Amino acid sequence: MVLFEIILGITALIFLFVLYRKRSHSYWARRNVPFMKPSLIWGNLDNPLLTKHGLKVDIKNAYEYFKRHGHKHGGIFFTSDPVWIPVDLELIKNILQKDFAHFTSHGLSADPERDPLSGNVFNLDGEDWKFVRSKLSPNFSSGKMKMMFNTLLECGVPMIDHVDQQSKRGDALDVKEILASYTTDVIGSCAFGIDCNSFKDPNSDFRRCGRKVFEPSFNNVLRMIVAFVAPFLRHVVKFKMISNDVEKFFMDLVSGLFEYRKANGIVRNDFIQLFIEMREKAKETGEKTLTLPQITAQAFVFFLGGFETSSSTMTLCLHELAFNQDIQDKLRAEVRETMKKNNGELTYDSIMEMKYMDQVVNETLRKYPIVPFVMRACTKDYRVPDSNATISKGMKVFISTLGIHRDPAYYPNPDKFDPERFSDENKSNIPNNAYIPFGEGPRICIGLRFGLMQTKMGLSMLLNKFKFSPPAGEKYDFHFDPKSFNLCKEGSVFLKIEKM
Ligand code: HEM
Repeated sequence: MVLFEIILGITALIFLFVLYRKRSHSYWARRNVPFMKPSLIWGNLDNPLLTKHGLKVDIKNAYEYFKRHGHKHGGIFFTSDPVWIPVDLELIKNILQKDFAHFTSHGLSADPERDPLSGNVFNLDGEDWKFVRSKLSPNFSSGKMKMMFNTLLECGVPMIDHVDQQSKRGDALDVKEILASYTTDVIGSCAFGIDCNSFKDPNSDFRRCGRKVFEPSFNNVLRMIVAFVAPFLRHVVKFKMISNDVEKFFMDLVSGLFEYRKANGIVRNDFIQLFIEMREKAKETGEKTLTLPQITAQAFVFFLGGFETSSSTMTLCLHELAFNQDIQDKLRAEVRETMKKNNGELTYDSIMEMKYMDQVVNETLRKYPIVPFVMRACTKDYRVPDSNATISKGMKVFISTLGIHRDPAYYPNPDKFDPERFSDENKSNIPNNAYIPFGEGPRICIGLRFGLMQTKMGLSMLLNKFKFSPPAGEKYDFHFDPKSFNLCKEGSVFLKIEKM
């Protein structure tokens, strides 16, 4: 009898679950929006716990599906949650720029009271975001970038020494680890004014924290699922987006730096200095400014945004150059020519003026958009132009940068690495908004200039001295890391490096 009741209970629960899911999955049909047929459990996602390709490819697949069926946009489901996928470039332009007032949020809730580092500019919304962004923007002007340029150059020296020493052994080296150490040193110096020394101390607290935040560990995969697939769980299980030890490390670091510099009258060319000056100015004028935990959250997001994005760009670029020696030779010739004109030095202006370097970096970010989709949440009901569909407030919006950048309609033979797409003669063939590696509109990446400067600088220093090739017998092989939020190659990236 008891067994019968248990079976009946389970059957009733399954029945209710199926009814609930069917109802949830009818969301787009009820709104006359084209949609992809979802599966009962995961909706249109590959099982996030077993996936071989991850969220970025799920979203690219949805983009390609709607494009193939001639739709300008469409709806999918993250398990039971409806998500909107715009496809048409004009519509995307409207969402990111003209109609930004309807899409001001990234859709990632910040909870600064309980989870202080979550109160960073990437997560914030509405007036809080506007206020913080307006305080941060002046720190990324080209003047401020020039001010930090020498620090970047100094951080490149231990990298070159390290590669020089290690390459003598003749074994292939993991460029992914080398470049992550370089950008950790750069962001440690520029954002926090501290010498991380990642090449001498590969397990420094900074490098350890960097690995910990990005490694595809069980906790990080769970955090990604909570953020994208089931955000309601965050409040139910009181889940923190940043682990306690990483939070403590950054909170202690920034408050310690403020006190130490104040006590010792130390002034440096870095973001902490800019924050100190901002607070001092606010004290004089009485204007509203950022609190210390707010500043720590911003410095933390510079750390996150600053090191992984640029190191992955350089890693993927060197990987392509290893398999395309003609492009590598042409780029090296430009670097050497530029340095020759500047008495053997690299300067901010000369790096930013290198045309072929710009083409190669653009093509790297075209083929491998490190942030593979642009996220928005609808903040005010939105009537889709030229249609009778309305997107409701609260709806999550995912624009597939990877889908657009690999769309043969915009980039013929899209899997080919071809910097000529961005030459003066050819770049006008790329439609507006078909190239968005840094996002677009008022929420465009705030660190764009810094990221490009760091990437071009690292590549110039390495290519000037070394030749990169695939390890003996290795064929081109590329799999996206399914567990990583950003786009990167699964596993290490070993290349043969020879001094030239
Ligand atoms: C190659 C390097 C980089 C790439 C490809 C990249 C890409 C992006 C993308 C796609 C976004 C979202 C934009 C949108 O929603 O429209 C973004 C936002 C952001 N990035 Fe970057 N980024 C890079 C480097 C950096 C660096 C070096 C920093 C800081 C030092 C940084 C800090 C940020 C911040 C704070 C935001 C949030 C801006 C906001 O919401 O107002 N990024 N980035």
